[in-house]
Amino acid sequence: MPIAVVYNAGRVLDETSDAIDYVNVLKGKWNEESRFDQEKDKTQFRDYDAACDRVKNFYKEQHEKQTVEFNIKARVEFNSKKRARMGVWEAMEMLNTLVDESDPDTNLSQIEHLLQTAEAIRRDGKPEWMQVTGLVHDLGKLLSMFGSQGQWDVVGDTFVVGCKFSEKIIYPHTFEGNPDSQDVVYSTRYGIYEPHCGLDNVMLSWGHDEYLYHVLKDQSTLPEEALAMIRYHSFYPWHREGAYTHLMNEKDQKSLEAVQAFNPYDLYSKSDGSCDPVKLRPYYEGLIAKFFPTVLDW
Ligand SMILES: O[C@H]1[C@H](O)[C@@H](O)[C@H](O)[C@@H](O)[C@H]1O
Ligand SMILES: [Fe+2]
Ligand SMILES: [Fe+2]
Repeated sequence: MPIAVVYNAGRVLDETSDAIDYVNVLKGKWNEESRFDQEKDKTQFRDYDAACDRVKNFYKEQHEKQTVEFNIKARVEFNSKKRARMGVWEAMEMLNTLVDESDPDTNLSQIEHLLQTAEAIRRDGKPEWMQVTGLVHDLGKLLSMFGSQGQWDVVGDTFVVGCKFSEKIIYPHTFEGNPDSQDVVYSTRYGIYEPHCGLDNVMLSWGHDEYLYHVLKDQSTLPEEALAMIRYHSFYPWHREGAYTHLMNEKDQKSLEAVQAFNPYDLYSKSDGSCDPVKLRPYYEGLIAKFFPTVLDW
């Protein structure tokens, strides 16, 4: 008696060996596809014209709701409480259920994305502090489990609020629905800022970068460049498109170099082969111990 029956293109395969062959063909096809994925051309990343409605709807909502008023409230709320106490690996595991609605390039779990980023940095022989930065850079997405309003205040690219929304932000027309785009001050080139006041003095749309930066700046021994990589990694209109130079100071030039060095690992590792958390954990626990306390306030 056959132990497996597989239906294939109108033909019933009722022999065990046929069924096994068929499964192998399917597996081969899957491998072909993942190989193709690995060879994904760089131009195929961040293709927002071709993105699905989930991504487009996400950005419409985000661009309409990230106002100055909301951003001030989010920062007051952040300072008013502590959300959790746990170690870095535990935080990575906690984040693992999130599927990022803003991302057109990966459906993988967050732990995989963090490990892929760190592993790509490690493969290139970069220093330990940069590897561990890759490992933690998206942990700010935990915000979505600490009572955020949705994903629009957690993930996605960031931009400056309090001055004119840059044309270099993806889907720039969606800012028409943001009340700040009609405001007499917030809609001007400098808005509430002085020329070259420095990015430390501008308010970036609230989300995982800004949150994690504030969590880690006093709870790690990461160098300045690492903190810049964390704080600005989603600030694509700046680090990729060259917007907001009129708000930058000298220090930001150094940050820009750091963020641009980090970006390819974050973005292009999304099509790398998947990582095994169980195998990699001992190595990364070693790095975590070098840069973070055992338990952190989140
Ligand atoms: O969709 C992605 C994702 O949310 C990333 O974590 C963020 O850093 C990127 O800027 C964004 O484009
Ligand atoms: Fe991110
Ligand atoms: Fe990332």
